[in-house]
Amino acid sequence: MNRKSVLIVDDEADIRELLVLTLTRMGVDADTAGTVQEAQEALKHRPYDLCLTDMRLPDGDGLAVLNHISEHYGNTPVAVITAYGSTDNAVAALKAGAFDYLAKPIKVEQLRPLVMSALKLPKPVQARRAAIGETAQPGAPRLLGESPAIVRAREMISKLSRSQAPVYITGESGSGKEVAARLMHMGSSRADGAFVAVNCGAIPENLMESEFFGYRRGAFTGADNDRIGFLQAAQKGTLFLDEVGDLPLAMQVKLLRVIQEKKVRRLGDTEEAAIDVRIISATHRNLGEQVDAGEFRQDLFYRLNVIELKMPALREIPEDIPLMVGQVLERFARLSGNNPATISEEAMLALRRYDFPGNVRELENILERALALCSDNVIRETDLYLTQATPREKSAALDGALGTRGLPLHDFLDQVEREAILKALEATRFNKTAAAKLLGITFRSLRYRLDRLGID
Ligand SMILES: Nc1ncnc2c1ncn2[C@@H]1O[C@H](COP(=O)(O)OP(=O)(O)OP(=O)(O)O)[C@@H](O)[C@H]1O
Repeated sequence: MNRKSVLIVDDEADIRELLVLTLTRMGVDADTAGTVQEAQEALKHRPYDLCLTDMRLPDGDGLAVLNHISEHYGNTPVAVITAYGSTDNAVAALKAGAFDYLAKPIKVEQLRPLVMSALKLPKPVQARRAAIGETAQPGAPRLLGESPAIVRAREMISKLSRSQAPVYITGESGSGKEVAARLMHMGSSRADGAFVAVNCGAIPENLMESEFFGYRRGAFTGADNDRIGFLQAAQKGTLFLDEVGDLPLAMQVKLLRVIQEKKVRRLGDTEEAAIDVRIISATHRNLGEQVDAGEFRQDLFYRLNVIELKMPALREIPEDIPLMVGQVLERFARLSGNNPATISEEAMLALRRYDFPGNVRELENILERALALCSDNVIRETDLYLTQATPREKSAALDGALGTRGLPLHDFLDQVEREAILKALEATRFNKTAAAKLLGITFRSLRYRLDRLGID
């Protein structure tokens, strides 16, 4: 196998020496440059698998090296070395497309995994294939659609696969945030590690710490065995924090510390363990507003939201609906061993006009139900049972809503709440987590309301 080569750009001789020594011990060729200019010269002479550059250089900065490389040698990942405590620089570099950053003083135990990940990066073509699901096993996630918004999302995913930057995915419930996160993981140098998906809203507050950090036997009553938490389970892989806005403030502080120090300590343990985890977070709420409202820490938001990826709502890309319908029906047919169902023109039109509050997840559910109800393997409009009111029905409902259906206000409100909850549960096939999202409330709040209204 060809030896890998790394270009080190730093004007301090002792740092260059430390880096060369470590890399040589790892069996990697290391060349050095002391300025932006020298780096540009070196790049002309041989291809590199990674460039490690200091942020501050005598004739420019690390971003200049980064920009030069992405312009002329787009496949070479660049990691920047930032001054102690300079988060701004690190974030700026990641936003500009750096693969990762190392904070000074450089610690060998952080340098080695960084270099190893960079050298393991799949070729860009492979990352792109992973992003469109081409290399995936049957049943692996795929992002369907050919609309400009989906094509852009796919391109971002393939680009972000080649970086360690934290990505923050926004989009409505069921719009493919988790699919995007999985694809980013699958196309990355972390693909051999685990993808750990955590729904932050579904973990009871008193279990948060033990779930995230793990515990040693005897740490608390009931801790019968040692257990690792989500962070360690995602070691060398990706941790997907879904509904990150639901993390309680106390937990946000602890998570920020873990992210900064790249270390975790289990409950009841005296020692810390180094972690190497990429964090991708998502929410269907507006985290910026939560920051303004004091519900989410600005500093954590800043660390998570280095790069934002927006997943479009299905109603914004109606042109993709026919293609998605076709592919979903084909998938169902493959699973059941039947011929793919067809869909009538009226039914397709109705779908294109529908609002899809639950997005692609809802589309899948509607089609699955329609398949069970239709005859002759043809889905007609009446098989779809679209719950959404037409504009006329909507205004009639509004007229009705002006009164309280002859009930005391309190009972009337309970009734409206019950109806909304039942509808959301139906739309999500009784998946409480998804129903809570659809309703724009937390899982905890839904559980409380179900109890209060006596819905089983
Ligand atoms: N563009 C898409 N192409 C194919 N399938 C999609 C697409 N978007 C979403 N899906 C499907 O919709 C379902 C929900 O997707 P996913 O879990 O990624 O959504 P989400 O945005 O994470 O939802 P939530 O906010 O509720 O967690 C999955 O079955 C997924 O396969």
